[in-house]
Amino acid sequence: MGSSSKEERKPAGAAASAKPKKSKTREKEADRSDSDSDKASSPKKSTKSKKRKVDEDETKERKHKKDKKEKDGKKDKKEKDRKEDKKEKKHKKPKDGEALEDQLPETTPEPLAQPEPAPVDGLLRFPDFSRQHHLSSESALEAARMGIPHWLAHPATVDRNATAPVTDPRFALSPHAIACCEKAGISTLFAVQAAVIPILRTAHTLSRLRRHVRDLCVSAPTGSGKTLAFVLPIVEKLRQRLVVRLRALVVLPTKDLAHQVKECFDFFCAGTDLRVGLATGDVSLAKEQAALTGQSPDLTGGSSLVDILVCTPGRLMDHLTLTANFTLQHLEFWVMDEADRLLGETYQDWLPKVQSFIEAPVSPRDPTATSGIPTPDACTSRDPESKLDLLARPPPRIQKLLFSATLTQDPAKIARLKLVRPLYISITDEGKKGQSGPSATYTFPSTLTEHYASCPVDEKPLWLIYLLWELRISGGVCFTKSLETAHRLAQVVQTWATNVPDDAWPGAKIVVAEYSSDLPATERARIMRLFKQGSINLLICSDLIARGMDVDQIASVINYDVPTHMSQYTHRVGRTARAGRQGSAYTLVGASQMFHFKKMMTESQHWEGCLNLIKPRKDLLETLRTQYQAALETVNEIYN
Ligand SMILES: Nc1ncnc2c1ncn2[C@@H]1O[C@H](COP(=O)(O)OP(=O)(O)OP(=O)(O)O)[C@@H](O)[C@H]1O
Repeated sequence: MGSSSKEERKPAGAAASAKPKKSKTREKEADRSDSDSDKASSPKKSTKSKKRKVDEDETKERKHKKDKKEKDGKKDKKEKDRKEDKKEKKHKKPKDGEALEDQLPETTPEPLAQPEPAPVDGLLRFPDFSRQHHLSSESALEAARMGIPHWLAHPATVDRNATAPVTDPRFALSPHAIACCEKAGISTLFAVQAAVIPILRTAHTLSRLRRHVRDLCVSAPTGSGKTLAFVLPIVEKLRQRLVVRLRALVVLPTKDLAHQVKECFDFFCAGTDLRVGLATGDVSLAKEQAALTGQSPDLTGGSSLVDILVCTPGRLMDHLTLTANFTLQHLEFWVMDEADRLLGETYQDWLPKVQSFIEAPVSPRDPTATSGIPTPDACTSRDPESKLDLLARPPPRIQKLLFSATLTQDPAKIARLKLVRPLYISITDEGKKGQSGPSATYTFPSTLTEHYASCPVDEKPLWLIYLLWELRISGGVCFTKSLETAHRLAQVVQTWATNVPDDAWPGAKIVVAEYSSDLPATERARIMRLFKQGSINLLICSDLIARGMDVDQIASVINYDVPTHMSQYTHRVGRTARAGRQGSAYTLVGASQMFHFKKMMTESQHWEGCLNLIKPRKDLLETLRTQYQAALETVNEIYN
């Protein structure tokens, strides 16, 4: 047995130069040892083992003969094999641009066997890998496992300090655009603008066909200037147009945001022939139709009265299905601002429908519509039938531009957009570790200071009053979880503020207004005007203006109710500290909400060193308690 086992080891050792032989021999060895132990119990097995023994002896003989020869060459061959192995591994190293999934097994083979992450409350959570500049192997693996495309998990990161003067030749801005910037007090373009504008400008100047243009997804902190990053290049491109056609579609989730972006377009289009339309449902459909297409049955070829349309998804659907001559066949830009919110919007299944109108530009219109069906425009439309003139240049490709401070990484949602060679740009703050450094999953304005107070849930109105009094908050927005809470809280705080004598106020007297979607648009506009003038200095509202609203006067944000998601927190606190201005955010956390709040913050790497705890002055709290209870009684009397 002893000698045979020595001999048995020999072939295995000698097999370095002949891999298949090695494995066969090993199989035989395994078989033999099995058969040895089973010999007595099975005659068939013993015959087999005899056969194997003969085979084995032959093999040994052959091996023995070759042994000497191989011995000499063995060293060299082993060396050669080692080199080849090395070479092979080198070739298998992941390359830039290679699909993330292809790269992973090579670098981190073991975790592939790990089970899928368990759904949280029935939903899969999609972590934001984009802010993790150097993806750990675990994160990369998780991204791949969730089907997040390589481009989405590996954004082009730009530091938020990478600004440049508006006259920088990379932007190729016209004297008109530069003059508009000067008029708006803009001499330097912010990082997101400095990153996006050259990409869009180059796409237009390199080729008129724009075949090579890439779709863009842009993630940048709140108040970092994303609006101008698309307004400037779109205006610059379209101002050279000859005939009016609908060429830019800008979709926003709310009416107020649409108004705000329309104002920005109006400002930069002033002095050009460009016409900007608005479709939000603030006026009747007939009025909007008259403004967009004129409703004339004579108009053909999808003629339009506007070059740029700023709209909400709901009203866009109305026009696509009901407005004569309204077509997307000439579209060159499709912007989705607050894209993560829009992608979650299911109103009338708007996203696939717009996509279908773009793909089949001669509208797959409501079959009941009898007139005004837009005919294809032979010169500029994307309609495949309209190849009347062989020399006519092919139509331009639509460029899709997505912007948000909290861009989704849900692969299913992104896939619905059918992006072409997408590029993901993420604006980050390399220098601000602990708050928004490389490992942070959400980025906040560097000029924002954040605080929280731990208080009993039923004493939150009192603590709000305390904050207003002690911190002399003026120019603030207070967010609640519902319209009802906003309404009632506004009543209590206003009653308290009215009862305090004017000369007792330590700072400016608080004048409160409720700002809610229940109010008519005109009333909301009036309140906002008064807030901007300073006649109102505290707006109490639900999440109506939590996203996108740009109001210089907001110096403080108060989260009366704790946000349920980190993105909600990000957008709410982002109403202040905009465009480099200082701002403060305060969150009132009920004792029972503390666990959730801390967990949410910690998971986003936004807890340690990011938020300051407010410790109240007990004497002042007690003084204000009496005033608060008096105000509460007054309000209760009114309601009961
Ligand atoms: N280059 C610039 N220089 C000075 N101010 C600027 C510049 N660009 C934009 N701003 C101003 O910064 C403010 C914020 O811009 P904007 O509303 O586009 O931010 P945003 O990134 O879209 O924020 P949010 O994510 O909250 O929507 C605006 O008041 C705008 O006028």
